[in-house]
Formats: sequence, structure tokens, C-alpha cells
Amino acid sequence: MVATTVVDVSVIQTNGLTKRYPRVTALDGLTIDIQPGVTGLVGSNGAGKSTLIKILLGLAPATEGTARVLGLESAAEGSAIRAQVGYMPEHDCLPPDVSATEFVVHMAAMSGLPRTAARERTADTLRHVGLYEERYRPMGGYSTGMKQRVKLAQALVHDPKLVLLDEPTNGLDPVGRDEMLGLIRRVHSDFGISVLVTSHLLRELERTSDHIVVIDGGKLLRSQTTASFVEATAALAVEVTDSDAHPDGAAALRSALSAVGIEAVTAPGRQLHLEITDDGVYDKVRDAVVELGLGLVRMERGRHEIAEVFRRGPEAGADPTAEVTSAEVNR
Ligand SMILES: Nc1ncnc2c1ncn2[C@@H]1O[C@H](COP(=O)(O)OP(=O)(O)OP(=O)(O)O)[C@@H](O)[C@H]1O
Repeated sequence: MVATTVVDVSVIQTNGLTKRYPRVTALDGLTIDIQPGVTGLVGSNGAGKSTLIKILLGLAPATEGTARVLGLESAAEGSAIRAQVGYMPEHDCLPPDVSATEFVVHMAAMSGLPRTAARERTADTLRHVGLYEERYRPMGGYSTGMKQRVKLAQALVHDPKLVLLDEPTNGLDPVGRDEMLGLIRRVHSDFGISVLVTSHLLRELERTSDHIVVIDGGKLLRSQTTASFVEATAALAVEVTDSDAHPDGAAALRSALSAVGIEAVTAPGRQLHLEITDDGVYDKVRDAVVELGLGLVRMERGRHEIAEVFRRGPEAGADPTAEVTSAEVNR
């Protein structure tokens, strides 16, 4: 008889993970399973993202539940996890008086690399993140973008299998954000390193990640591939003219749609927003507009606001894998 071995490819697994501080529950029974690739962890400020990362790294104990990283138990095997995982903290933590090179060499040596290897890896990694001549200058004079690159470099220098990046685009301007998101994508595509990247900005994680995990108040709201997430949060924006018969065209259309089972919400700019449940929605809107004798100014597919994704979480009785049901569109 041939024995079959089931290979567990999860890079991160948590089960009922809970973290209670005296005044707040930062994580509340969180169960997630993250596969190799780039995963975006999205949540508003205080959602529990940083707390999760600290528990995964074995830097903070959970109150209840378990966490495994690369198959290792976070509570008991923190140092073995940190040897294989890179961590980019959210806040500025760089000593101002030393150069990027000195700092990253030091971090590489702390990870156990011999001095020569540490120097070589530092030069390669700083080049990869786009720091050149500046790498010999004290970091106190660096821009936010340069500091974020150094933080990314020190997370990569010991050639980890996984990196945990806590709000890497914080404080960056749009160009800086784009560059950082490109770098993050390449961490996986060029080196095969899995990435867990947090942000409170859903849009940027959608562009970078294969998979999206949404948490709020320490609870899981959604865990989906980015493609299905984008699909599930699609909405339609409709703008119509008024007429003599219908001085408030949007209100008339809203009632007409309600009569055929489509609930729309009024949005700024005399628009209606509604959920795209299936392709038939477009026809129903067009028919209602024609019947009312209104002019159709625009009918445009858009996105739900992240706030709407959050509102449709467990407190709304929704399953984390269920469709978002209300309509609110990012303009
Ligand atoms: N050491 C601590 N002691 C007490 N409360 C804490 C501690 N660390 C975090 N919290 C609280 O736990 C909750 C989750 O915080 P956490 O930093 O994990 O959120 P976050 O999603 O990373 O948000 P942010 O991006 O604002 O840091 C917050 O209400 C925070 O105030």
C-alpha cells in the first residue's frame, strides 16, 4: 500500500484567534487560512491588523486560539518563525544617525548572516528597492518614501519565505504609493516570497494582491480571491434627467425599480446606486427609464465604498463569503 502525504501549503493559519486588551478586544475569534502569493489584509484603523502581525511573529501572546506561520506554532516557535519571515513595521523606527547600508547590514547580521554575506545581501537588497547613492547618507535626512524602502529592504535582507508588511504605503504620495506597490508585487514575482500586506485602502490592495482578507473589529468579514472580491462588490451608478411629469426623475426611477424588485439608494449628484445582482439589472433600468419618459444621462459600473463592505459584515448578518447587497459606489 502506498502512503499518501497531504502537504499543507498554507503560509498562515489562525483558528479562533482572540486578543483582549484591558479595554478593547483587538482580535475576536479570527480564523483565516492564507496560501502562498500576495495577500492583502484590509481593515480600517484599529481593525486589528498590527495585533495579528505581532501574534503571528510570536511577539505578543494571544488570549485564545492558535496561529501557525509556515507550519510553525506562533506561541511556541516565535524565533524559528522570525528566522524565516521578514517584518516591515508600520511606524518609523529607523535610527536617524546611521546610513541605510549600516542599518540593513546590522539587521542582516542580527538574522545570523556572516558579515561578508550580510554586506553583499544588503547591497543587492538596497539596489532592488531603488536606493543607490543615498544609501551611505544618515537616514534622518531621508524622505518618507526612502525610509519605507529601507524598512522593506531590512525585511527582505535575510531572504525570507514570507514577509509581513504593515501599512507600507503609509505617508506616501500617489507616485510613491505606486512605486511601493510595484516593489511589493515584485517581491513575489521575482523572488517567490509570499507577502501579507496590510492597508486601510482597499483599492491599492486590489491592485497588488491575489487574495483579499477583510477584517473589522478583529473579526473576519471576507476572505476571497481578488477577482471574486471585485466582482462581489460591483455596483451600478445611474443618472437620469427630470421631466414635466417627473420633476424628480431619480425619485421616480427609484420607485419604479423598487416595483420590479431592485432597491436603489440615492447618492450625491442626483444619482441612484444599485447592486448588480445579474446582467438583467441593466435591462430593467433601461426599461424603467423609457417607461417614465426620462433621459438617461449615464449608467456606469462602479465599486462599493469600503465602508459599505464593512457595513455588510457579520453585524449585518452576512456570511463573510456572501455578496455585498447594498449599493454605494466609489466615484
Ligand atoms: N498594546 C496595546 N494595549 C492596549 N490596546 C491596544 C494595544 N495595541 C493595540 N491596541 C488596541 O487594539 C485595537 C487594534 O489595534 P491594531 O493596532 O491591531 O489595529 P490596526 O488595524 O493595525 O490599526 P492601525 O493601522 O491604526 O494601527 C485598537 O483598538 C488598539 O487601540
